[in-house]
Amino acid sequence: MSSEDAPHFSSKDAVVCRGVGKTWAAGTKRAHNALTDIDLDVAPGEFVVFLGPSGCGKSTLLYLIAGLEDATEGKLWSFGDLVETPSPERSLIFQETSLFPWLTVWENVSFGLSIRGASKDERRTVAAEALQRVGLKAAMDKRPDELSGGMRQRVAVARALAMRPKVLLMDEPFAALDVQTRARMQDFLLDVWRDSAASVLFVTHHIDEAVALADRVVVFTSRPGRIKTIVPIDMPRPRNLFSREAEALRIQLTDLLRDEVDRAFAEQEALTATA
Ligand SMILES: Nc1ncnc2c1ncn2[C@@H]1O[C@H](COP(=O)(O)OP(=O)(O)OP(=O)(O)O)[C@@H](O)[C@H]1O
Repeated sequence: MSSEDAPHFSSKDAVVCRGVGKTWAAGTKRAHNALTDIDLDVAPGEFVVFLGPSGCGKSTLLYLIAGLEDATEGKLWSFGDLVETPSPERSLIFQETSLFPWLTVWENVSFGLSIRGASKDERRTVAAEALQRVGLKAAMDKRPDELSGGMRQRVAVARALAMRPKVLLMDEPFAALDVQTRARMQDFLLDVWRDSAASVLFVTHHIDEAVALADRVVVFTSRPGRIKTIVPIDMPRPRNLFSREAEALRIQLTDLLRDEVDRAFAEQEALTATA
């Protein structure tokens, strides 16, 4: 990975986006601009939540930061290095866990290490440590279909942690879970995050989830997604989500989103009508 002279930010920043945008299928008749003009700096160890209407490009931005897709505008850096390809330093966790059903839990967790050529003993040790951190060491030798949905997502987090990432990218990781399990997973993620010192970039549709988790909430406009505003949340942790402060934040974020969601709906209706 190459470094590029980028004088306007610190090389210690976990993620830096300057003028970043993405046009899918650029140069074709199907081209559409999903994301534009994104300037964002994420500090090491910071927890940043992306909130915005459906289709505003939140996942797209995560893929660009992961290095899985190329930006069509602007540039991105992570710890001073230009982001051009995926890196084990930036792990992505999706909504639907993609564990290999024929491998045990520990083999799933250490799969990335086997690609790097680590020995079986080394892989088992690293997997045990990562599973310990997500409270699933006892399930090491089970298969994924023996676990609940919440446990499978914890395995996915352990798999990401096993690569010792500096940046954890999470794309609606708890969306498929019931409300109770989601709340427990949020607490669990905050514990893991505190221990790991990684920066977390977390996409959600849920305002409650943003208030529970974020140091800062990045609110996006509807398509093409731009940063509408960034709301800092300096409530101490553990957070009282029934406090006046939390309620005021929920109202603020709901108001910010409402116009954008209305705009996104109107655009989708117009697109459907002309299709
Ligand atoms: N691989 C792709 N090829 C072409 N278009 C894509 C691709 N991935 C996403 N898009 C389009 O880019 C736009 C933004 O999608 P994206 O999934 O990033 O939005 P989002 O904000 O994460 O949406 P949601 O909240 O509904 O998950 C959408 O119009 C989507 O159809």
